[in-house]
Amino acid sequence: MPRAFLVVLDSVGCGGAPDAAAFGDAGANTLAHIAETCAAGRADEGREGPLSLPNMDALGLGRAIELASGVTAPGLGVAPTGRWGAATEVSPGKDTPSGHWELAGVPVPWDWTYFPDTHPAFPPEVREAVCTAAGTDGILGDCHASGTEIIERLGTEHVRTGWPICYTSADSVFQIAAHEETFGLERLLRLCQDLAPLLHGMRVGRVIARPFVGDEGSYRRTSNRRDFAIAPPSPTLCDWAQVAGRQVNAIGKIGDIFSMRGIDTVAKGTDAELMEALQARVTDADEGSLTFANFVEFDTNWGHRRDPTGYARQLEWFDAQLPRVMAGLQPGDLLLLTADHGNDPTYRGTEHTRERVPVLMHGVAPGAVGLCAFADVAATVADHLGLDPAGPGRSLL
Ligand SMILES: O=P(O)(O)O[C@H]1O[C@H](CO)[C@@H](O)[C@H]1O
Ligand SMILES: [Mn+2]
Ligand SMILES: [Mn+2]
Repeated sequence: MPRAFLVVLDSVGCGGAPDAAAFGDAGANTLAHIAETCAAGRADEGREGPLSLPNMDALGLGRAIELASGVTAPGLGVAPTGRWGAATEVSPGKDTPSGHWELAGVPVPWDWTYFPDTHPAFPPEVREAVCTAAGTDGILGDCHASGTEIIERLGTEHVRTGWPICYTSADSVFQIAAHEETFGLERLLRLCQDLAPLLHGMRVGRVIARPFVGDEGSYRRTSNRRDFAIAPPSPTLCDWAQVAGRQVNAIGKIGDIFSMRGIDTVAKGTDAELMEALQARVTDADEGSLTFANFVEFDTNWGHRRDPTGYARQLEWFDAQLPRVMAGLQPGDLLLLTADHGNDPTYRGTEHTRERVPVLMHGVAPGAVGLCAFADVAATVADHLGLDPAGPGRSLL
């Protein structure tokens, strides 16, 4: 029985979203703008020259960028040997759960609650709930912020007062940063878990624990981040596979994004560790199984930090790992690479950008599938695995 490996490169968008302007993101194009930065010689730290992604380009990456946005990305665009297209999102959010649920066949049927970019940003009942659950007299932050900037600014006050640092972004998120040692990692995770029902009831998509360590001037976040997300509104590809008796393996934050619904195994860690986990699943995943991976460092380490050079390095690292993954696949296995939204590191601000995403397939008949829908990814994987068709998508096979 064939297996499927669905791999999301978090935030690796390719521009061209028809509703980008409505999100304030007109012209954003994560991949094309990184390629242009590289070609101009402005991304030469730890790498050099034009963006080099021969393996993904052979699957159709350059063509997908051009199809999505009309932009020719320098250094990309060879004649593809894979099956390729570009997908458009319809959910009303450019966040990770929206993107992943829709890729898994469930567009988001509601409007998320976003907190205003004011100080304070949170309503009194949320502040009070945090204080009660944490046993503190107040909270720090209470604003929109970049996660690395806010721990640099408020980390020392947090260590002194013990008050949790609460912040949000243009996403529907309530994030709490706290020091792993002075506040305690377990206490932070429990706090986020306790607050999740209140926030989810307000249609806030995720409560996220953002633990950090270190001393003044050198605070740094750890990989112990945990996302407590609202459960998807209806069964997703993961559930379709699981109820059909198939093994579903999550790699990275997939388990968190789907509230563990329809998931049998979980592997977590840095992207380098996740690549090893993907390699291990390629070797040992059951016949007929689904392995669903998310590689988050494109987004958290480089997109939100507006660092096109780091983003280019991460893309080149990922691309160089692909031959090893492909070599382990069995005949009939599908490898599908895609993304959940954009995060153009050359764009203003520090937020995600509304973009189309590449859809690159290996292991099935080559060819162009054209512009498609996020939900078509779920339909395609389901078709490949021989599952009953569900969701609004159509198979691209
Ligand atoms: O700036 P940091 O803390 O990385 O936060 C980013 O990560 C959040 C969740 O992925 C996004 O909403 C964005 O705010
Ligand atoms: Mn994401
Ligand atoms: Mn993000």
